Parts: sequence; C-alpha cells; structure tokens
Amino acid sequence: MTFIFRSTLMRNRSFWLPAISAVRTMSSQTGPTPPFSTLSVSRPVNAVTHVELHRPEKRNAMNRAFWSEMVECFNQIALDSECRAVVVSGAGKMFTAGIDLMDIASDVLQPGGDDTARISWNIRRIISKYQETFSVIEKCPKPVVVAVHGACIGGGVDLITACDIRLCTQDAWFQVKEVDIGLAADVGTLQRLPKVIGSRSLVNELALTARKMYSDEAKSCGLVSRVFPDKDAMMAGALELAGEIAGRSPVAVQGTKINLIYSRDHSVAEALDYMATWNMSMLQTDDVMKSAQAAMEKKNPKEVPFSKL
Ligand SMILES: CCC/C=C/C=C/C(=O)SCCNC(=O)CCNC(=O)[C@H](O)C(C)(C)COP(=O)(O)OP(=O)(O)OC[C@H]1O[C@@H](n2cnc3c(N)ncnc32)[C@H](O)[C@@H]1OP(=O)(O)O
Repeated sequence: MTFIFRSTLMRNRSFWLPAISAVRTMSSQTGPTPPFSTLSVSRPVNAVTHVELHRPEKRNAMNRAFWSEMVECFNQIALDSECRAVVVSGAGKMFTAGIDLMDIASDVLQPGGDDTARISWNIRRIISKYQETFSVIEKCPKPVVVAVHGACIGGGVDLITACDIRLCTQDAWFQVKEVDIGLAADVGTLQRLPKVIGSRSLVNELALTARKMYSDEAKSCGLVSRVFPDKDAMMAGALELAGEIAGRSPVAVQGTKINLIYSRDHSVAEALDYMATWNMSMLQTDDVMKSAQAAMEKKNPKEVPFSKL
C-alpha cells in the first residue's frame, strides 16, 4: 500500500476508537494526499480508509485528474489488506459540483480522429474510461459508505449510486443535472439509480427534469439510509458504521458485497448458483468457526481477531 496516511499517530491507538474522537482526525485542512491532487486519503481508525474529494475551492468539481485518481485510489484500496471498509466524503462547502465544466471541453468534447468512425471510437473510449471512475468503487470488494453534505450534482449522483451505503446531512440535495448541460448521464446514474430507488417514475422525473431532490425525499425514496443534522454528526456516524463493518470477518463482508451486487444484476436462480459456487470455497475459512464460537460465548463479533484478507 503506497498511500502516505496523514494519521500516523492514529495507527497505535486502540482499534475501536469512539467515532466522534476519530472524526477530528479526518479533516484534511492540509490538502490532497500525494501523489493525488484531488483526493485526500487517510486512515482515521484502524481498517477504515477515508477518501475525501479535495478541491473545496472549486466545490470538488471533477477535473481530469480526478477521473483517473479515483481509479488509482480504489484499485489500491482493493488490494490493501489493512483496509476493510471505506468512507467517501467531500471537503469544504459541499460534496461535489459534478464534472468540471472547464475541463469537459478539453477532454470529452475534443476526442481527436480524422473521420467519423475514428472520432466516434475515441469518444467511446473516453466514455468507458470515465465510467470506470465509479465502476471501480463497485468492483472494490471493500464496502464503501458515502457521506454527502450540501450539493451532490451530476457526476456526484453517478458516484454515490456506485457506493454500498449512502448517508447525508439535513442540508443535502441531489441533482441529476446532465440534461441541463445537454447530456444523457452516461457514467452510471441512468444504470444504477433505478436499482437504488424503488420508483421508476421518480427516477425518470429526476433524470428528465434535473430538479433538485432534498434530503427528506432522498430518505423517503431510499436513496440514502440515514439523514444527520450536520456534517460532524454524519462523519461520526459514517465512521462508526464503517467500523462496524471493518470489525467483522473480511471473508464474510467482502463475499456479501460481491454477492449482493451479483444478485442485483442476475436472476434469483443464477445468483443462488453463483452463491453456492462462491461459498463452496469460502465456507472453508477459519472465520466461520471463530465467529460461531464467539456467538456461542456471547462475544461481540468485533472482538474476534480475523486474519487479513
Ligand atoms: C463523459 C462525462 C460524463 C460525466 C458527466 C457529468 C455531468 C455533470 O456532472 S452535470 C453537472 C455539472 N455541474 C454543474 O452544472 C454545477 C455548476 N456549479 C454550480 O451550479 C455552482 O457552482 C454550485 C451550486 C455548485 C456552487 O455554488 P457556490 O455559490 O457555492 O460556488 P460558486 O461561487 O458558484 O463556485 C465556486 C468555484 O467553483 C467553481 N465551480 C463550481 N462548479 C464547478 C464545475 N462544475 N466545474 C468547474 N468549476 C466549478 C466556480 O467556477 C468557482 O470558481 P472560481 O470562480 O474560480 O472561484
């Protein structure tokens, strides 16, 4: 793992810090974490990685660097055996203003190529690359909790729909803004939002009109599972939740994420078949015996020392 974590002091503190004390160490006043220029990456408590979108002066607008840094970051997290859960949030006034409207012209809208076929091929390649920025979150086997405050616009909705658990503050609002900039949203919202929100009609309304959806409606339609009064409370809640996940068997947790996503995209019969194949090896883990013994002894699962995965 090559991240230079800010919170080196935290490493030697006890595994299960109360979330509220850890949240103070999450603030990234000092800027992005090298080699990244748009992300601050830290380890606020053991086994939990915090990824913060960090261009607060530009409202965390997603510039060219961001689109590749997210891929690099989540590919590293996927391989990091010290990390068992992830929290994503935004620095400054809001979660994100979506795609950087200054950069879009120099990348997506200038694909290169000397005839229609080649230009089209290049546009397709660019769109696929942008899609990977959020698909990488879904492909990462570690569960990702996203914490949204203030605005979550355009690409922000693409991002959060690829996460496993969504939390927000009372002042949060969500906007599928793409039609307002002449685009059909093409990096995940149209594909994932209908699987997150039960009402197809509501998804269509949001995507076709670009109207803002506020936190109360986001909660009632199931886009977020919890609403917090302010950002501090939300970050404490996000850390606590991530800590709960990180304390359990990584074999069980990662297998659960992978199979939940598989079952979303397949029939019940196919997903049961996949599950049986998955668990024919994973059930052989020591974690099952360790967890079962802890349950018999009425111990908290977080007290069980699981090997790294
Ligand atoms: C293949 C590609 C697929 C991806 C598609 C994605 C599509 C989308 O994301 S569509 C959504 C695009 N975003 C927007 O339309 C939002 C535009 N911004 C705003 O409406 C406001 O800035 C906002 C409500 C977010 C914040 O308002 P506030 O008053 O708090 O701040 P401002 O003074 O407006 O902005 C502060 C500085 O940030 C810069 N900025 C804000 N948003 C963007 C952006 N999207 N792209 C680039 N820069 C942005 C703004 O210019 C200010 O900069 P400066 O003047 O240098 O201080």
